[in-house]
Amino acid sequence: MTDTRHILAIDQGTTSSRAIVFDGRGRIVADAQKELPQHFPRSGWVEHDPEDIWRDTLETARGAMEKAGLAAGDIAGIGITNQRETAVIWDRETGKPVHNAIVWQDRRGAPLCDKLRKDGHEALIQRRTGLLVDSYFSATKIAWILENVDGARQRAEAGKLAFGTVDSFLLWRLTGGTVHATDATNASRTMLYDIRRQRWDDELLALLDIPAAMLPEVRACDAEFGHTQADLFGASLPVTGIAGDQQAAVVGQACFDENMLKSTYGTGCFALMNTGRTAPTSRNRLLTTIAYRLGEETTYALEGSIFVAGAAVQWLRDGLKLLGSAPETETLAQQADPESGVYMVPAFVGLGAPYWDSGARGAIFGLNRATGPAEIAAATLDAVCYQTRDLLQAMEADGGEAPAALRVDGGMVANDWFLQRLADLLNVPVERPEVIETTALGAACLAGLKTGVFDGTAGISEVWRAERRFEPRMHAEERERRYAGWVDAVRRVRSDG
Ligand SMILES: Nc1ncnc2c1ncn2[C@@H]1O[C@H](COP(=O)(O)OP(=O)(O)O)[C@@H](O)[C@H]1O
Ligand SMILES: O=P(O)(O)OC[C@H](O)CO
Repeated sequence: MTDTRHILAIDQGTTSSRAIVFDGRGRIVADAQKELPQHFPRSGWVEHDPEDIWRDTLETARGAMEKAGLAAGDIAGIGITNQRETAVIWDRETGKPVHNAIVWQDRRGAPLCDKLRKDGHEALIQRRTGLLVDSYFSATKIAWILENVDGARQRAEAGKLAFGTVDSFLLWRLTGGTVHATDATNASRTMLYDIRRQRWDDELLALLDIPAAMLPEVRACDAEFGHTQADLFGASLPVTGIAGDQQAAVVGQACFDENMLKSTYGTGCFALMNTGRTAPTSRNRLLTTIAYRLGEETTYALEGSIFVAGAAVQWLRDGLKLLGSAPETETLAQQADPESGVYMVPAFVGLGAPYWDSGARGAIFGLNRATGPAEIAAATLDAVCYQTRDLLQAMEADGGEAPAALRVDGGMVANDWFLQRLADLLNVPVERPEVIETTALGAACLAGLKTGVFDGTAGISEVWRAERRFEPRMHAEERERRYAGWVDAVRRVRSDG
């Protein structure tokens, strides 16, 4: 630590906006959080109001500083991390969004994706962007707004509208409409960015009919992004770090060496394996993505994205009403008959990596008269473990080494039963860090590099500590027998044979 000042991390997530003040040793000094309203205007559509996002971000950032008892002068810089892919389009003159933000889970771009696939563009898109053609990414969300909001296309072509992922929209607002920029990790989730040549791809922009004039400038994660308006926090503060939330977690988990792996268990599960300076094209339906760009140097990752992890626990609580709270799954799972033979496949919105089967739907198999909430809770936690194994197997098939350990974070990792089971079913040690807020920590670390609060990636590795390590202790025969049951259950829910 070369600076005694603090870093303010803004973590704008899918279900909540959070702000955390960190000290120079990566310790949490104070935080503030606010639940974000979700809008579901139609089946398969998910929207956020960008004004909610802005208001909550400001409120939580001020709240965290106040709780920490700090003034703007004590803050060396701001780091922003965000739900990725979610698309916002706003008017450059008024700063007003022309439509609600279209959220990453929103499927309205699916027909355009079908067309892109049918017209044979899948290979080109994967080669350039590292992504598979899916409405998960920003491109078809932008195309939908341009097509469906009156006058939007014309105004975009005239350079009057700006597109950004949530980081970019927040940066615009924080800097009083003077900076339209994003970082390389967020750009790599749009399906419009050439991740190897590191530039917006003209051919893909033409294919989707998106004017280049609306795109933000792409900078490194540790770049100087601009200064906040003085009246927002009492003095102008520099924004010196930006990364998408899953990539920020890679940084916060200090996964800086090739083959190091982190997996985040929140609403969904996102596993990223560092692949160093190379951007391998997956042959096993994983995504290739930018892990982080520091200065001129870009590090890549293979990513497996599972859309439902903690959301399945929420469904047990809110949908089935089997639980009063998510942590109850732990006691229930401990009480479950270990040989119940129950499998749950939480394909509520289809299956993500490595299946990418949007037509699959969820199922529970192996029920008998003795099956109760305990067995169903255990099967739900097991499903998240098996899905992680699917991802790890795909990563190994893509040439990755078997991981020495899996670093985990996110709301679900408070559950010890789940983490022991994860270690057992993967046959990989699972490490839970001292600071579970690794996403915000990652953003703070990035912001702290330029401001001198952290000494390079080595300084970040130094502050990373495991709070607990879960060692695998399940017999190979049992592990394989259980996994074979999962493979069979997935086969039965697939819509594509
Ligand atoms: N003790 C627990 N056991 C199992 N799941 C949990 C537990 N605590 C929280 N969860 C799940 O974790 C998720 C919240 O994690 P969080 O990282 O805050 O999610 P996000 O950032 O995606 O909003 C919820 O879906 C909840 O069901
Ligand atoms: O906001 P989270 O934590 O649910 O993360 C969402 C991901 O960035 C979507 O790709």
